[in-house]
Amino acid sequence: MTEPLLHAQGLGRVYTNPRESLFQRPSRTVALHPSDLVIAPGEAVGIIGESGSGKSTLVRLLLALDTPSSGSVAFDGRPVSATASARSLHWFRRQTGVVFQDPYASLDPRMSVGRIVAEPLSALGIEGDHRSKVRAVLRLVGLEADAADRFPHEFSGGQRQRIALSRAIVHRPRLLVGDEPLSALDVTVRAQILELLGGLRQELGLAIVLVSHDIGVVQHLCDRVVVMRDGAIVEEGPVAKVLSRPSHPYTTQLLASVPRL
Ligand SMILES: Nc1ncnc2c1ncn2[C@@H]1O[C@H](COP(=O)(O)OP(=O)(O)OP(=O)(O)O)[C@@H](O)[C@H]1O
Repeated sequence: MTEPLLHAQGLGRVYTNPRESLFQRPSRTVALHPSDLVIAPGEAVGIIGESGSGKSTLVRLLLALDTPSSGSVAFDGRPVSATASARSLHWFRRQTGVVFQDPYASLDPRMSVGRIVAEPLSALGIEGDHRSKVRAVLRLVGLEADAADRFPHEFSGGQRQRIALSRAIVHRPRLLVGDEPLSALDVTVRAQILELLGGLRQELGLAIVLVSHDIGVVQHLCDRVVVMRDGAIVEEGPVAKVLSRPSHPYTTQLLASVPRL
């Protein structure tokens, strides 16, 4: 078997909620029970499950954007510590990119697109000609190179998500993580961005972890699917198998209730 690109072992997260009165013990929410996950180089893995099942918690932990209550994450065999300083995580940030759901909230309206997309290059101390890297990545996601001189409000939702994607891949990461990156877009634009993700995957050899409530999206893009419920992974396997012959009753129920592209 190929060496994993990303390997999570026993990864868990418990939140302590504020106490409601002085005499009550603070309650705890188990957002993620200790879970294992392996992502191979170049593999695309979808994460599905109903709202509150722990999908975002899992991806935040995988990206060291949150500190686990238990377990560990390794990238290319090297431990990733969410409590390490920002600088000592640069090596990991260079290998990863992330796109979130809302293309309106995620782009600073005061910054030109060129500055937004170049941000990871300067923040991560990546050398070379940043302007030409930005222009190249804008072309790669299907935007005109002169988009760099314009501002986010001049673009539609779909174009903004292309901008967010270009920022996520400008430093040529090996893993792209998307937390519902298509769900704020209308159906036609969603299909275009989905095509784009598939193309980027081919062209850059990217591994992708994609959280989506849309089974059609996962079916289209992913090799493997992970099904979550109540903070636990209840089933995982090849997309074709899990979606056509699920082995867990929850997956069957989920497949019957969620929308498809
Ligand atoms: N900061 C927090 N403090 C307390 N509880 C939290 C916090 N973040 C998440 N949770 C809880 O952890 C559980 C999992 O949440 P999470 O956001 O990971 O689910 P999700 O599957 O991504 O949901 P959605 O599809 O709605 O985004 C939920 O019960 C949620 O209320």
